[in-house]
Amino acid sequence: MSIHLSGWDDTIVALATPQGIGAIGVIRVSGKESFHILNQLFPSKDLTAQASHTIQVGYLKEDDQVLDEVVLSLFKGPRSYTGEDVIEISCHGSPFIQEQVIRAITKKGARLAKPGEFTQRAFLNGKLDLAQAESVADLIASNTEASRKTALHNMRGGFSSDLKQLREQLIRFSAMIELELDFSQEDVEFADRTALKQLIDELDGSIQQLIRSFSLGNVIRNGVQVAIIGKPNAGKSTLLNALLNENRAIVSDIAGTTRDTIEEVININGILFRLVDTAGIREHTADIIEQIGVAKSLEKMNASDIVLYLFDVNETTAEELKAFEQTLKEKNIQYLLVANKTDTAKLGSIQAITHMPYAISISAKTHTGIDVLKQALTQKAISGDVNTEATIVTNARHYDALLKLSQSLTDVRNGMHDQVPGDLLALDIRQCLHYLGLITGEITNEDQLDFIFSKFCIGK
Ligand SMILES: Nc1nc2c(c(=O)[nH]1)N(C=O)[C@@H](CNc1ccc(C(=O)N[C@@H](CCC(=O)O)C(=O)O)cc1)CN2
Ligand SMILES: Nc1nc2c(ncn2[C@@H]2O[C@H](COP(=O)(O)OP(=O)(O)OP(=O)(O)O)[C@@H](O)[C@H]2O)c(=O)[nH]1
Repeated sequence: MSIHLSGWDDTIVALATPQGIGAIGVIRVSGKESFHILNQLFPSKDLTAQASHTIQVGYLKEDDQVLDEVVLSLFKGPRSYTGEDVIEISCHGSPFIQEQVIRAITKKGARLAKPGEFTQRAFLNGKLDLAQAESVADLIASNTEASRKTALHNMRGGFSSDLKQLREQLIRFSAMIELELDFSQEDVEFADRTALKQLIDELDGSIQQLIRSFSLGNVIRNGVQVAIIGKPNAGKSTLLNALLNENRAIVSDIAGTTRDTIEEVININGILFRLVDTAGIREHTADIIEQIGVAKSLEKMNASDIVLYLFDVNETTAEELKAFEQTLKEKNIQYLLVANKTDTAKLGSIQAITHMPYAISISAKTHTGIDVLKQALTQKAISGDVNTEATIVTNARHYDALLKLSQSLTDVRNGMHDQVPGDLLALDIRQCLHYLGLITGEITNEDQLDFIFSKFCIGK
């Protein structure tokens, strides 16, 4: 690989564990000076004389002053995560010590690593392709079984091997076209075209499957935002508590939470649902449509993947619900109608909701119907069958390239249909290969790489 990156010959250092006090802090050093630098700070052994993948215990010293007692893990390039010489220093987890150790290393000639630079080097050294490298970030960010599983699948090259297969098919296709070119004077064309069409159908099938998987991938990676809408006293807080009861997700601070809405994250069947209790709808307006019109609720509704409309079964008419539905349908928003307080439902109100056969009946108070509601939420979120063994595309950049790839493939198909000369078809196929290369990183540029890896954390 011959991409030139400025500073990519440097030896880099960064804290790999979180900032702050801990039992142990791990500092990573990667680059051709790693062993030379550490040898100067670790006088008890000649590190270059030690075998790769061994650990060494001793004192880290700077000008005869002991900085810490540490464990060093040695990785000799290319047998390391980055493919370069790597030394990891496990020191005591004091921010002061860590800072001192890092400073001592930079004084010997290393520089601080940029976010994601270790993984970027792994990519540049051919240890991972770009799709795999990106899934490393996803793996770190994973917070459910499903997001861990897909990221791990992709990091281990699941997606990459699908792409490799696509690539081989395209190249085979290209070869067949070329064969046709060679023989175009003779009459071999017809026979070859059926084989070509079959191949293009296979390719298209695989690509469409990957494209379709993104709706699920997106859900797995980003979770699902659910706006809970309802009149005052409909039971929104009670429902939230009922849902949170068994399913509170382990999630730290969630970016983008606005202050005037309550946002709770729960894990249902491995998917993170961000439940937003909208504030706007609390304003007292008799007309439900007017209530929906409240700017803030509308905003939240539009930003949501699913709107959960909670209503008190005793206080709500079928007309109201119909009007509400109409609004959501016009906006093309997915919704669930949820009838609450069915434990106290009067006959008349039951009749009203029988006009709404798809409304889910619950009692937030007694927890009746909560499981059915959870099931309905999950189903709305992942609409369609889920093949958990197949690759799931979770990355918007990959999705985008796949859409373009699919378009180019359509160009090839149309070209074949229109009897376009083979050399023009070959151009479209090259375009297909280009989009594949964008995903795996065979085709890329420095700015794009910097952008992708800058989203990583420091030390990764
Ligand atoms: N201490 C530590 N833990 C870690 C990492 C790390 O870099 N350091 N990882 C990093 O994110 C992950 C593990 N990934 C790794 C991937 C490759 C190699 C490695 O040394 N590969 C060599 C040799 C393989 C072998 O001998 O079996 C190679 O690929 O040639 C190490 C860690 C998670 N845990
Ligand atoms: N019988 C019965 N009462 C319920 C049920 N769910 C909620 N309630 C009661 O309805 C009242 C309002 O419930 P909340 O959960 O505070 O309603 P809310 O929609 O959050 O109300 P606001 O915060 O005003 O918007 C409370 O007295 C609840 O105990 C239910 O399923 N059955």
